[in-house]
Amino acid sequence: MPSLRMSANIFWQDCPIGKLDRQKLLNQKGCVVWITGLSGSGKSTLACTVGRDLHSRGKLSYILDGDNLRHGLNKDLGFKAEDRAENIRRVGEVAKLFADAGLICITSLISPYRRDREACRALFSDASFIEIFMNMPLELCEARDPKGLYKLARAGVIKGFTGIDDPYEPPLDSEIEIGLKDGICPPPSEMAGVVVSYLEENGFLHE
Ligand SMILES: Nc1ncnc2c1ncn2[C@@H]1O[C@H](COP(=O)(O)OS(=O)(=O)O)[C@@H](OP(=O)(O)O)[C@H]1O
Ligand SMILES: Nc1ncnc2c1ncn2[C@@H]1O[C@H](COP(=O)(O)OP(=O)(O)O)[C@@H](O)[C@H]1O
Repeated sequence: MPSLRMSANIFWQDCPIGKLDRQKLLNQKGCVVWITGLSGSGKSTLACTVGRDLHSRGKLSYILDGDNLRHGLNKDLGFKAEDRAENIRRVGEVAKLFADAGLICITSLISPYRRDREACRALFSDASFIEIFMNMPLELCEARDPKGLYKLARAGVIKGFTGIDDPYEPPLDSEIEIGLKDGICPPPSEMAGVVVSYLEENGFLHE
């Protein structure tokens, strides 16, 4: 396992074209839309719907999905607390690069621990870290169970499953919280509308 400490004798290399130049080219502001919530709460669905809406408005976004990244960049990580922390740390750093490239980077990870999410937020100096809490009840997520994982977790086949026998720490001050309305889950298009309106109102869809 390589050391995570910073190496000695390394220097920052500046380049003549910076984030502002790229944002001008794209006519948008680079940022991170960080979606957190239980498995089955609708993170990936929201990420894809926001991505499609932005695309149709001519805005460049890129989705970093926890499940997908665990097939490559993070395939050496499991679900112990320190592995989840390293997963979130890496995705935070990658998201920072995408935001620096001028893109609207949408992340979709359970990211269950507050401390790990706050460490990601701290990577961003301005308001360009936008946390979205998918506040869906465990009962709904478990009833959906599209991958059958809750069933396996309840049966004790999967240990340390978020919401069952591993904690989920809800955000205390997310920029956007999405929950049930009158006991019903709003359609993805409505949820995505809230996110895209936030981006519009906060100036991210123009440079
Ligand atoms: N033990 C355990 N706990 C939670 N989730 C589990 C577990 N084992 C496998 N899975 C599947 O992995 C997906 C979550 O990966 P993430 O990278 O988002 O997780 S984390 O942020 O590091 O907690 C998650 O995907 P989503 O359902 O899309 O959230 C699950 O399909
Ligand atoms: N707003 C919604 N209304 C109804 N069903 C939804 C909604 N969002 C997601 N779903 C469904 O719930 C399941 C889990 O959604 P998904 O986006 O995969 O969640 P997550 O990425 O958080 O695990 C999927 O079957 C999806 O079609």
